[in-house]
Amino acid sequence: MKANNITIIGSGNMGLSLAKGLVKSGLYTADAITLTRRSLGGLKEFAAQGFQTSIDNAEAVKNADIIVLAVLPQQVNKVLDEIKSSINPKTQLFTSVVSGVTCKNIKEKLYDDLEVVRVMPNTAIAIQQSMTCFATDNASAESLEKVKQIFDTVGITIQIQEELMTSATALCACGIAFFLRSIRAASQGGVEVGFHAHDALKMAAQTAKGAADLLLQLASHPEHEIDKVTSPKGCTIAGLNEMEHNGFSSAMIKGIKTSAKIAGELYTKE
Ligand SMILES: NC(=O)C1=CN([C@@H]2O[C@H](COP(=O)(O)OP(=O)(O)OC[C@H]3O[C@@H](n4cnc5c(N)ncnc54)[C@H](O)[C@@H]3O)[C@@H](O)[C@H]2O)C=CC1
Ligand SMILES: O=C(O)[C@@H]1CCC=N1
Repeated sequence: MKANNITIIGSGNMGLSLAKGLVKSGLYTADAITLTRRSLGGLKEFAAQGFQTSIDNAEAVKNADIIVLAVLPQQVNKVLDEIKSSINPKTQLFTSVVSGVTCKNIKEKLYDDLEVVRVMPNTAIAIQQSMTCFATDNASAESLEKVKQIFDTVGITIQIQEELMTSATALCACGIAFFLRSIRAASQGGVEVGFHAHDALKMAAQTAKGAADLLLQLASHPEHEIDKVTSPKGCTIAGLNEMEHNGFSSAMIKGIKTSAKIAGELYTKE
């Protein structure tokens, strides 16, 4: 199926993950997606797969129904200056995955009446498993539905208040790294207790996936599921308490709070 044309400005980790996920989902064909980057070198593989590629942001946004801004926060102002004259606020929907940049920041640089939706996916979007949060301060219900439809094809979406977008960044976007590090640590423990690294990583990853699915598929609470694992005087509670004595939950909570704080400080207007 071919939906509207979409242009992704800044095709790095997130932009390319999004592009791959949209094609894999079947909602977009590669030729309906334009990818921009500062040099075409990093996009060769994508051009070969049928994506449109360009280094000219202003030209690339002209025919887009939906624009996705996916550059780093410090690159935003330059890009918005470049594309301003090519944007049509009456017909185009502007979305941004940039951390710490508000809808208002974008409209101040572009047009007051431009519909802007802030979206916060994570890199699991490449395999259609993203947790994506989105928010707006002016987009219509129809535009929000369009954004939801797009991102529903590459994972699960939730609309939130815009002031919670930096919190969502920490919990869900940075969260991919936090959970991956937990899995990596578990696999290192697995090696210490006797497994080859390759096996230990696979065993830890599948165990983590099973734990997450217990919550998602059964709509269960972590402590309820933990109670089923911890036999009295058993080895689970011994290991779990040892982790807690060493600050396991506290480290995760403090890390998420720090990430959320930094996410809110990433954009400087000038
Ligand atoms: N990586 C992640 O997991 C997530 C990232 N984000 C946000 O997505 C944005 C991008 O992050 P990443 O993809 O990780 O960074 P990245 O550095 O991998 O990608 C940025 C891309 O923008 C390109 N770029 C820079 N200036 C440009 C210009 N003038 N014109 C065209 N392209 C230009 C760079 O060449 C690079 O490929 C950031 O604002 C980040 O906060 C949001 C959610 C998750
Ligand atoms: O680390 C970062 O700043 C970006 C935003 C969320 C995930 N990666």
